[in-house]
Amino acid sequence: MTAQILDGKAASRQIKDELTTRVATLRAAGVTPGLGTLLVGSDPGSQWYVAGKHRDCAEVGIESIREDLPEEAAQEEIEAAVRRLNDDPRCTGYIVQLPLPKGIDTNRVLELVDPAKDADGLHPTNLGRLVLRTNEPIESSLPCTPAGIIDLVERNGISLAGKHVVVVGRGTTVGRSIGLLLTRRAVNATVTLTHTGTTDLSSHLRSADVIVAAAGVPGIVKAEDVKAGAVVIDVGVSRTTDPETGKSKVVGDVDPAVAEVAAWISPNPGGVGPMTRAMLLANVVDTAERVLAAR
Ligand SMILES: Nc1nc(=O)c2c([nH]1)NC[C@@H]1CN(c3ccc(C(=O)N[C@@H](CCC(=O)O)C(=O)O)cc3)C=[N+]21
Repeated sequence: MTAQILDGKAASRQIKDELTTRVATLRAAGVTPGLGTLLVGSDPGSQWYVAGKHRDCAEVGIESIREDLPEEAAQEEIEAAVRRLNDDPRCTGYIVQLPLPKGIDTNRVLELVDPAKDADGLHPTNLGRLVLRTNEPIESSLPCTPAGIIDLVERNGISLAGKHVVVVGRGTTVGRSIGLLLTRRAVNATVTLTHTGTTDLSSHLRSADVIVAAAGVPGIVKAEDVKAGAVVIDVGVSRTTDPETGKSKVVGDVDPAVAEVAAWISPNPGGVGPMTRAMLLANVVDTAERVLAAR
């Protein structure tokens, strides 16, 4: 038996359809959602991600606002661009594309973002709300990748309540923040957070009902460490050159043989990536709905 697919592309299409309706309602009420992006430098990967976000926006009727700065931009210029986005009423939510160039104090930049416009859900105020509000709605953006993972699982009819979720990786955008979402009363999972300092990762993985692999280490989750019937989410994005075609391709954290043991697996690409993008759009629509409600 091979695992069923958690199809992020199909789910993101559904979410975008739902958002298209909400955007039309907002526009009719006089509020147009607008996503801002701040991109510094010319890294082709980052350029590609940002372009993709604006394509997604066009699909659902969200307006796009871009701030593009050269690689050499000084800290002050980047901070000035953040202030412009904070002050621009057309921009209801925005992201600072990461990573920023070397020598830039990223945390200082991120802390300048107006928490009400934080579309990534990574501002300290919004992460703090996630810590403080266990039982009630957050009323600010959720981190996109964690929110997308939970939505992808639940949309496929899998309940996380009472399940043991083992997270591999302690990065800010996924590993550290997903536990805060998973342990909210509305989701009710039990979480183990593992990382490079963990002794005997295998024994943790073997007890997992759900594995979230977000270490950025290709193949760190192997078939022999996965319980039969587990749900496995592959968040890893490493790049390698395909020896056959010579082209660059994405490799995840999950060994392909895991598909023979797990009950459900998220493909990569086609799993978590599209969900992350859909959640960004959802955050922007949410911010615009709060703008309307505050009128
Ligand atoms: N402030 C900020 N917010 C982010 O959300 C953010 C960021 N910075 N920096 C970079 C990472 C990376 N990231 C991805 C989003 C979608 C796909 C995605 O849709 N991937 C497709 C295709 C991948 C491919 O084939 O190259 C897929 O998984 O199917 C991938 C990666 C968001 N990031």
